[in-house]
Amino acid sequence: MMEIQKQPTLIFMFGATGDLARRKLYPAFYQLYQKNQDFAVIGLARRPHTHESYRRLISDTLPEQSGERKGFLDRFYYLSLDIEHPENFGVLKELSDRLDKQYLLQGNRIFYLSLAPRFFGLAAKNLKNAGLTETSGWKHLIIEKPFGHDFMSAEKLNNDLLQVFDEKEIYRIDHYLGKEMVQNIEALRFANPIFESVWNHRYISNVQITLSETLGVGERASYYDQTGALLDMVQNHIMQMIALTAMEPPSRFETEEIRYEKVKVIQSIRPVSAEKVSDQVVRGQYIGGMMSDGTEVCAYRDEEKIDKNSNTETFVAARFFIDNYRWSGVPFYIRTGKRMTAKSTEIVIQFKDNPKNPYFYHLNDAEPNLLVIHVQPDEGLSLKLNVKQFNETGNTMPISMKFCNNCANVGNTPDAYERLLADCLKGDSTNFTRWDEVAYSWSLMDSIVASWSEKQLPLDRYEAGSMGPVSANELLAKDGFHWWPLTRTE
Ligand SMILES: NC(=O)C1=CN([C@@H]2O[C@H](COP(=O)(O)OP(=O)(O)OC[C@H]3O[C@@H](n4cnc5c(N)ncnc54)[C@H](OP(=O)(O)O)[C@@H]3O)[C@@H](O)[C@H]2O)C=CC1
Ligand SMILES: O=C1O[C@H](COP(=O)(O)O)[C@@H](O)[C@H](O)[C@H]1O
Repeated sequence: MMEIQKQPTLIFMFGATGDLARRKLYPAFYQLYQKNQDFAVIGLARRPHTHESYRRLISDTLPEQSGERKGFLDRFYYLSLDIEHPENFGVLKELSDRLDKQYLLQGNRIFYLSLAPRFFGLAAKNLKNAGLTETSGWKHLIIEKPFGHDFMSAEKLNNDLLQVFDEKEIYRIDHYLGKEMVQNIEALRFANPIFESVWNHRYISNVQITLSETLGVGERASYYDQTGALLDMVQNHIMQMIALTAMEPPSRFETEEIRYEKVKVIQSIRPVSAEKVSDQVVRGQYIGGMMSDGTEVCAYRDEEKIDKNSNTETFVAARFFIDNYRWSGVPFYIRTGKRMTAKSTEIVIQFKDNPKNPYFYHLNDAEPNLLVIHVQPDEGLSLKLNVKQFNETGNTMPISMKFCNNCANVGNTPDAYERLLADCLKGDSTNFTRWDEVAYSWSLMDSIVASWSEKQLPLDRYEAGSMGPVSANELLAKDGFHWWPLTRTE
């Protein structure tokens, strides 16, 4: 059961009519309301709405089978406001003061900026100038990704926000940090000595992280075409997953201690030089093909609103090294892309083989032990081991021990946004990213982007419905490894 701490709060929902708010945030608010979280929301965007029409918009985003909605919807208010017109913020102040009193919200405020990042700094400044950030309670700022487009822009954005909010008040969302099995990495490692004792270069040969998607770019074409897979997925989600997989045990399980250990990992990832880039990174873009459900889909360049000559990568694979004692020489392979075979996120830990032994030659074909952390769609673990073949004295055969959190009747896992909102409401920023994590991650991305453009790294084609370009296989093959096929826990 997710822990809920009742903190009456007024939520300023910027981008209230947008895709993210409708698909993810309102359903998450509803779940929190069902768990007695106490809040009122002011929806903010330019287009006109009455409170009633806004409530209808929200109602349409809720699952059909959801129960009583009126009490929930009545807590939503709407104000048409253009971020670029500061004079509107005065009206917002009046409305928020009124709701604060009406719902006894104790001056606690969340400003959720579900907006294009170019508005983040301006929104913060206008909130401050209108006196909205002076409050008798606490104030938290939630910002969406992308947090800049390179280190310089991220730093400028951060400085703009720091004019108004303290670092401790800024909640940078990375929704992968709200996923059950991403949160489980720490428990798996630090509550199980059988793993932690072998969690290093002596026993692990390589780590493989896959975030594959079947969807194309959908309605976010213009954003995606300027961003690409590296900055959309690697800069944030994949860096966070590497950090949690590779970090040292924190001295205490407290927010800053955990973040400090994550920073050390990201900081230790070797930058990708122009000389090494073609050896370490693969860029791909999908051409037309058939998805596993039989649907024919077009090439990326033929997608609506995508430039016919676009060179944006829709797939990226890379081999990273973490330059510290624990991970010396262990490659971390990552890959992510749109229009791949399956929607799946998993981390595979491949353990080293036993030394080959002439006296036990029949054991020499044993497959590597694999520990797989299944993040989605299944939420669970599997452990591949070797056992003697049944009723034979000779060879071994691989077996898999599996645990699935969401397959059986363990209960519905809360959505990532629900968890993260609940954390922000109770003031726990552990599963949000601190500025230095973001900064080091951008520096690494900058090294890749600069090396790409210096060496004109080719864009390899892959068929929609495949697992990416062949060159992504070669990335591992030259080290004597291969990508392990995606697996399910059922
Ligand atoms: N959608 C997704 O799946 C994800 C989105 N994100 C991030 O979340 C943020 C929002 O994304 P998304 O919802 O997709 O974007 P949308 O384009 O769908 O929505 C943008 C919102 O901003 C409002 N808006 C635009 N201009 C102004 C303005 N000048 N003043 C006030 N409001 C304005 C729009 O309303 P109106 O036009 O009425 O003003 C709309 O509500 C972005 O940072 C995005 O990168 C992150 C991860 C996933
Ligand atoms: O941040 C993003 O994530 C989604 C994938 O999220 P998931 O929870 O469905 O795995 C991706 O589609 C999007 O391009 C990216 O911006």
